[in-house]
Amino acid sequence: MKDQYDLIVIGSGPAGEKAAVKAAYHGYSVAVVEKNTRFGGAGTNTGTLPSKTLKETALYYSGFYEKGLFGVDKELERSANAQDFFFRKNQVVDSQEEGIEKNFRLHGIDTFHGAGKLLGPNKAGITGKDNCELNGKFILVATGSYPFQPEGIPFDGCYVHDSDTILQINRIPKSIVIVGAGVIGCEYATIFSVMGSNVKLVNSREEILTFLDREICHALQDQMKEDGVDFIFGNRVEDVAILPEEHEHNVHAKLTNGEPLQADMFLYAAGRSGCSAGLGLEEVGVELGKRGTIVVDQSYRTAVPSVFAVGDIIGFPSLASTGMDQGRVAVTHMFGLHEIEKISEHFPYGIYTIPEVSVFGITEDEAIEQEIPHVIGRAKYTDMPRGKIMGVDEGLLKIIVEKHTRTILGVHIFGKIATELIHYGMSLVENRETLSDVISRVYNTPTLHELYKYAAYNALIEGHYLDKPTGH
Ligand SMILES: Cc1cc2nc3c(=O)[nH]c(=O)nc-3n(C[C@H](O)[C@H](O)[C@H](O)COP(=O)(O)OP(=O)(O)OC[C@H]3O[C@@H](n4cnc5c(N)ncnc54)[C@H](O)[C@@H]3O)c2cc1C
Ligand SMILES: NC(=O)c1ccc[n+]([C@@H]2O[C@H](COP(=O)([O-])OP(=O)(O)OC[C@H]3O[C@@H](n4cnc5c(N)ncnc54)[C@H](O)[C@@H]3O)[C@@H](O)[C@H]2O)c1
Repeated sequence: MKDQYDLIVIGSGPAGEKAAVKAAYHGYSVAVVEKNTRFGGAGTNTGTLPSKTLKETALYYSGFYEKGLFGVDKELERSANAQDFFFRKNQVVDSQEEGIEKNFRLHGIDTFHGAGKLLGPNKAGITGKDNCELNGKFILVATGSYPFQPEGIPFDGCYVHDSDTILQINRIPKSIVIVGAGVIGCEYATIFSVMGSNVKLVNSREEILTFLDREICHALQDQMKEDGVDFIFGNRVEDVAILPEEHEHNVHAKLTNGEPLQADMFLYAAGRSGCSAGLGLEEVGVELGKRGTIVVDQSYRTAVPSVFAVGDIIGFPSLASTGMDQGRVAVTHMFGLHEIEKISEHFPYGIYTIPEVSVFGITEDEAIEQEIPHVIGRAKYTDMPRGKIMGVDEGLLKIIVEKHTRTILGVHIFGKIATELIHYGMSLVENRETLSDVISRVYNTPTLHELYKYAAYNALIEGHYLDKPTGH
């Protein structure tokens, strides 16, 4: 293999992979350096894909959505041990990893296994299986993030876990304490609860997912409570101790309010930190931010002109979805490709709890804070023919509408396949479409998509528009 490339990418997660492939597609020589034996990073191996597959597995084994469908609360005769629980996850992860390797091969990308380090603005060293030094016109750092482990917590990968080691458990816990009600904590709380574990979710704040529209947040919170998740708010967990096997609960701890807390297993989901240690970044002049992140400009260039950084390593929003596009945009800037030069400032959030939540655009509180005269439109899944057929007993689509122009400014969905349904709402907001635009279109029926039309009609009623001309 050669030692001179147009681009060296360090890290093969979603951000690094998409950047590497885009550069190679445009004819540039690319090397990818990956310290793990597998490609794909957290996106494929420990984060996005595994947790989403486990959600589907939990739904399958619990028969969660089939219950009540035929008028009887019929428990399906399916039960799962940990091996069953992880079977499909392993299949999906393996298949995706193979796909990434093939993508690299098809695009003529050279891959190197070992820990990458910057030796200069255009030089990287690799320590590990493929020990060598490479020169690159550009270097892209896409090394991702790792779970933050608060000090003093006895993480042992058996009883006390982070979001990486929870994927190696060999039993479904009877009871689990999850610390942190962010996206990871809430997603795993619903997965374990549906799998039959007794779940306690401890959060330092008084609510879950504080960036959500409050009505949607409360709808999710209420549903999680109804499905058995026990919330402990305004508390932290202290004095965590693992006890010998013969105890009924192997992990004992205390809350900040002094109350004892016991469970078979603990999962910490209290944020993530950037993988920047040992990369030689500061030595070559790359500026670092909070929690190990790298500081970049709008084109993802660091303080060193030949070094770019994308994905979780640059911090917020730390999503696979945004990371992939950051990678593509960085390559556009490196090589002056005149394609997408900026990713959209706004992006959807997809939260794969059971039920899902997905949001795009302004919340009701933001409309109030920004003094935007507005109207709210709501449609419930249970009122839709498709919702009735599916037997769902929860779900809400809420739109925030600018009062005078009737323009849709925000869409917030709580319910089944919300993460799919949001994309139509996203184009409504991005294209500044109005209630009339939504109402004047024919949609397939029966579909959940009709939620949009009924939310628009509801906004017309709420806004007392019906007796006035539409203005369009
Ligand atoms: C439980 C969980 C669920 C998630 N769910 C979602 C979701 O549903 N949707 C979504 O959009 N996002 C989700 N995310 C976030 C998403 O996984 C991350 O935003 C995404 O993986 C970040 O991509 P990345 O390429 O920046 O880094 P990563 O995916 O972390 O990949 C970085 C790669 O760099 C490698 N590396 C690190 N240091 C070096 C080095 N020195 N040399 C060589 N290689 C190195 C690592 O081994 C790794 O392979 C989830 C995250 C978690 C933890
Ligand atoms: N569906 C998705 O898009 C998805 C899913 C999972 C993860 N992710 C990404 O992964 C990242 C990390 O997620 P996360 O949930 O770990 O972090 P987070 O920062 O979103 O949430 C952490 C939560 O833990 C609480 N907390 C922190 N320390 C605590 C303590 N000691 N005791 C009690 N509560 C404590 C915080 O108040 C916060 O609510 C996020 O940035 C997210 O972008 C995305």
